[in-house]
Amino acid sequence: MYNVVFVLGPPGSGKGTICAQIQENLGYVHLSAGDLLRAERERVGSQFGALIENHIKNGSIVPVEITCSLLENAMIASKDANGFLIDGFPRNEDNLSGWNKQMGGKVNEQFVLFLSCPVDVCIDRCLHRGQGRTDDNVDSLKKRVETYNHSTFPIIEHFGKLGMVREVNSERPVAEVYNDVVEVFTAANQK
Ligand SMILES: Nc1ncnc2c1ncn2[C@@H]1O[C@H](COP(=O)(O)OP(=O)(O)OP(=O)(O)O)[C@@H](O)[C@H]1O
Ligand SMILES: Nc1ccn([C@H]2C[C@H](O)[C@@H](COP(=O)(O)O)O2)c(=O)n1
Ligand SMILES: [Mg+2]
Repeated sequence: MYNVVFVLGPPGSGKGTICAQIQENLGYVHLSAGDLLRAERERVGSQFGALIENHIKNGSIVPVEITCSLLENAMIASKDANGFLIDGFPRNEDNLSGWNKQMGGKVNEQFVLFLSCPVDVCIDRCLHRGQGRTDDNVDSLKKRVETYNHSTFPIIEHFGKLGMVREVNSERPVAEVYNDVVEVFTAANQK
């Protein structure tokens, strides 16, 4: 049974940044759905490269069959890990239903870490990220924010109704955000 924490929030809210620190200090393996998709996009021989790039540039969501298989393969590859941080997933209803279909009975969903941050702050962070991403531009970010508002936030609300969401304000300095995130993990792992 894989222990899983979903990490959700607007683009640029700091999911990858915080997940990297959690991985380093708390023994969870960080799996960024976006990073896995970008790697698949670049993989020689992949049949999904163009499809993935189109979705990334359009800020839309890749069919779950592709993303969920990448996630499960990555979990299998680190099967002895204490737990997994599933960063940027599930991002819409298709992701959620596909995950439940493929992973039902195989995972213990501990909680959803929701990094909340004003969209204007998030957009500015992405525009200054400097990682050469094809979706860190005004047009793509506009679409990514629209996807977040219309598709992803309802998923956060779904988990909220189940009492599974742990919200942390990520507009603050990284160190302050991280300290609060550690408290969330500590509380969750004391149960
Ligand atoms: N608390 C923070 N304060 C200031 N800058 C931050 C903070 N957290 C992250 N950043 C910076 O903001 C940018 C986006 O952070 P990060 O890539 O972690 O966000 P993300 O939520 O993973 O974004 P995406 O969904 O686009 O992958 C990075 O340049 C990062 O260094
Ligand atoms: N569940 C997911 C996660 C990501 N993607 C695609 C579309 C996103 O805009 C892009 C980048 O994700 P990020 O690195 O910003 O978390 O990857 C998707 O289709 N499905
Ligand atoms: Mg990220």
